[in-house]
Amino acid sequence: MSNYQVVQRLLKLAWRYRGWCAAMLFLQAVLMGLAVALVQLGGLAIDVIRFYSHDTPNFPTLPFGILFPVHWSPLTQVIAIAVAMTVVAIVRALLNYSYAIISGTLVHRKIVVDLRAEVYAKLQRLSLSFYHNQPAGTIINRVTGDVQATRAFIDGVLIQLSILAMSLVFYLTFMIRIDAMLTLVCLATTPVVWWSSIRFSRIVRPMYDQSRHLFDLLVLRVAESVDGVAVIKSLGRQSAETKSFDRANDDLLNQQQDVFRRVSRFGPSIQLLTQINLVVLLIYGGYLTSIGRLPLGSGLIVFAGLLQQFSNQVGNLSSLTGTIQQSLTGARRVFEVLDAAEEVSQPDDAWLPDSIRGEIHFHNVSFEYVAGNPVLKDISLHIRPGERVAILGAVGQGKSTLLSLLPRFYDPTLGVVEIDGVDVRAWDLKTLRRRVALVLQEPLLLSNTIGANIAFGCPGATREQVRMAARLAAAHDFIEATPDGYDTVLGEYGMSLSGGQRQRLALARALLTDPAILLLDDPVSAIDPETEHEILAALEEASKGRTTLIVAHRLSTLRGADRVIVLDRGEIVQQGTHEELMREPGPYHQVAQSQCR
Ligand SMILES: Nc1ncnc2c1ncn2[C@@H]1O[C@H](COP(=O)(O)OP(=O)(O)OP(=O)(O)O)[C@@H](O)[C@H]1O
Repeated sequence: MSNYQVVQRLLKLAWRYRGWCAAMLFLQAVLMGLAVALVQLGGLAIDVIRFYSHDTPNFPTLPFGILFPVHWSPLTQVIAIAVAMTVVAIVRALLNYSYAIISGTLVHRKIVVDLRAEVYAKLQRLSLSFYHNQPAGTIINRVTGDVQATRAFIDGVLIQLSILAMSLVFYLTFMIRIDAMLTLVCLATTPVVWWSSIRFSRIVRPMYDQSRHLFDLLVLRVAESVDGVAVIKSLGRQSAETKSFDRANDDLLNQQQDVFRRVSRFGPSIQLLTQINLVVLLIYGGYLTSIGRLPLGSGLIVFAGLLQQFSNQVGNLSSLTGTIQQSLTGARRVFEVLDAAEEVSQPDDAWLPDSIRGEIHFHNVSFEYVAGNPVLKDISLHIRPGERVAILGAVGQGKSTLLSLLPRFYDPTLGVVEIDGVDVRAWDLKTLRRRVALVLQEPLLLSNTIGANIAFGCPGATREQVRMAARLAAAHDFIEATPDGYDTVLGEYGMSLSGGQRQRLALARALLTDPAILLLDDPVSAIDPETEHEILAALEEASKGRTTLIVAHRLSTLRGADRVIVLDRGEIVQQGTHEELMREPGPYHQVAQSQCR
């Protein structure tokens, strides 16, 4: 996405908050007017004092044709101006406060919250392939840091640039009204400031991109080490992991220091250039005052005040260029998520069946994660309602992929998958996923109560329904033995449970949705034979009346299936009952033999 496109999208985003932005700009305009009024009142006070001390022959003109009452002494007149200055200063402070409140509300309670919610909602809709192609760290950073960087475009760039433009016009108008030539001379360095800002901006942009990338890597390291804490400890890799984290940390630090050094050099250089304007003013403006062409108070002093304000705004350009680049980098990453294709989406006129029989048809199905590299090849398979089918195959032969086509985690590259004679792509996605339950090898348990974990897919389920599902999954007894039963809170990721207990909770969670099709991806792979026996008994019960596909390697599971399918390099190479397959030579026979030894 080009910079131009990103800016266009950001402008569209900002348009949503136009009311807030307009209020902020209005307040800024008033604040600018008050700043000029303050400077002018100061100049006026000086000119009044000079008149009474006989430095100048003419009494200064008061604004709006106001005249001081004749009986006012010079001191009373100066005090009146001082009181007016105080009132203006108080109003300015109050408006500054209101500005801070409005800008804080817009930034923290509106833009960030809305955008974060939008990105998160989109992440929920994206298909699994998006997650597989992005490290977790990158995804987390997009919802957090990049959203913040994106909003900085609105309050830190758009609003600031508008304020800058407004103030340049505003202060310039007043300065030109005082003396056009003086204005031109004093602003001689401004084009240099603009030019260096644009050049600086081009230099730092790739540096900010690189920063975000290094930060992603750092978060990824943390996420991986948290996920793999048991493996790291068991292999004694703590110090190696710490070193690797330190390296990633140092890389980020070095890169950020480089950015910081450049930004730190640029800011003061710009300020130096703008200060030169003041030196020029002293020389040329002082000369004009000395020859009587420019009054001291309402001329030179007011001009100096205006120039100072103008220079401050121009000086802001240095920080503005950094913010622009940071926000463009962040926004590009946020828009990438918002624009990512939802490969699997809800069809129009979705098929919403009254009941599901659970009949499955794979018609010449092929699937590729990466184009040109098929993982499933021309699979044709018919599974009857209520049939229990085991899938056997070595590592990486496509077993999980075959299962994942049923709840439409992916759509086939070629061919059609049907449930009850209807292409799954035509099914109402929510119904399909509710009625096709998948239990993974490594079930995810959340840091919540056992009851809530089981009811994760059915938050409205009653306690009795939760218990029934747990009984069916042979989980009820061990749950009752925990300190608070169904109210026991599991540790983060449910770490306090054994592998077999986690599997049974996952099974109960799946059964609570009363699925017509139950998919079990190697549920007993990491479980000892004793627990396996318990889980198989639970599965026997749970799969009654449901079509069940179970990825399995152990003979004990394979034997209990109505049919076994053997997958090899994405193709079905054998199928039949255990007895039939034992009678023919082939991979099934070899696996069975190896387990009987
Ligand atoms: N998201 C992905 N992107 C690219 N390739 C993938 C992806 N997921 C799996 N694969 C590849 O597809 C092939 C089949 O993977 P799959 O997980 O379906 O095999 P499996 O038989 O279930 O293996 P296992 O027994 O290890 O679970 C493997 O070569 C794997 O590397």
